[in-house]
Amino acid sequence: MEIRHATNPTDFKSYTSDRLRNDFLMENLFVPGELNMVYSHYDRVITGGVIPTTSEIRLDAGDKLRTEYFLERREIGIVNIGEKAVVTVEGETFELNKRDCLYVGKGNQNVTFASADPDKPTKLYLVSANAHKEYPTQLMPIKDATPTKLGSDAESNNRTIYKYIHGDGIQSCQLMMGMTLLEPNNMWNTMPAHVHDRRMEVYLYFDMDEESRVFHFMGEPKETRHMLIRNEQAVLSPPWSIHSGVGTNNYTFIWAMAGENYTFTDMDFVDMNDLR
Ligand SMILES: O=C(O)C(=O)C[C@H](O)C(=O)CO
Ligand SMILES: [Zn+2]
Repeated sequence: MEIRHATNPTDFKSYTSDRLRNDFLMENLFVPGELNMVYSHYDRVITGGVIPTTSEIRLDAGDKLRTEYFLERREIGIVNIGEKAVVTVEGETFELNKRDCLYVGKGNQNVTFASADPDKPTKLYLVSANAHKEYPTQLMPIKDATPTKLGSDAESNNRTIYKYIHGDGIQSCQLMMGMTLLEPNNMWNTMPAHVHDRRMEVYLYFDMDEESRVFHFMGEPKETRHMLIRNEQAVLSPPWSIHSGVGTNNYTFIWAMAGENYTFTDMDFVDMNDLR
């Protein structure tokens, strides 16, 4: 498991494109037959991707957590971005179609990932945060996730936010997770931009073709930087940073948050006059 250290907004101003990418971008989460994870010191959130092929893959603590098993002191949200998946939790199986989410709480020792059909491997996106309490394992198909319409065609940001893990959805200790779908011909997300110093956030961009890119914006509102992101790459957003993007083509993204509060609506919107 790769470790990413946190930085502060003052040092961030001097970062080159390479430094930005090395510190915040997760380029290779999805590799066939592998489970890949990145441990961030922003709220100790772990971001991962798994593509089980011929054999199932076990959720493993490795040697970095120094716990007996991965979910000993953690919870995890799993969203399927590929073909049909089978996730087993303590012997109970859950089938996830594309865009379904499974929450697995603290205390579960045996979690495995498999593709329903090894010839059509699934892709599961994982985000995990520290947990102090056990919440029940829960599957939420996208049809049951709370939809919120936002934006407009005129602003090129007509989109729907689906919330899976949050105060009025699947219960968790601190992890919040959902997916935002842009309507066709809409390319902007999260503009006007916001920050929430109480929580870090991770974005995974997907449903993009090989040539498409998202210009992702981050940094303090008055010192923004950008990086180009490809399909199925994720980016860390520090609590002091905006997180917003515009695509060269249509795309979908998954957002996940952890930190001090559990209030999705706690966002400090940035006035356009303050964005630079
Ligand atoms: O489209 C959006 O806007 C989002 O999805 C915003 C995220 O949900 C977010 O940044 C929550 O803090
Ligand atoms: Zn946010």
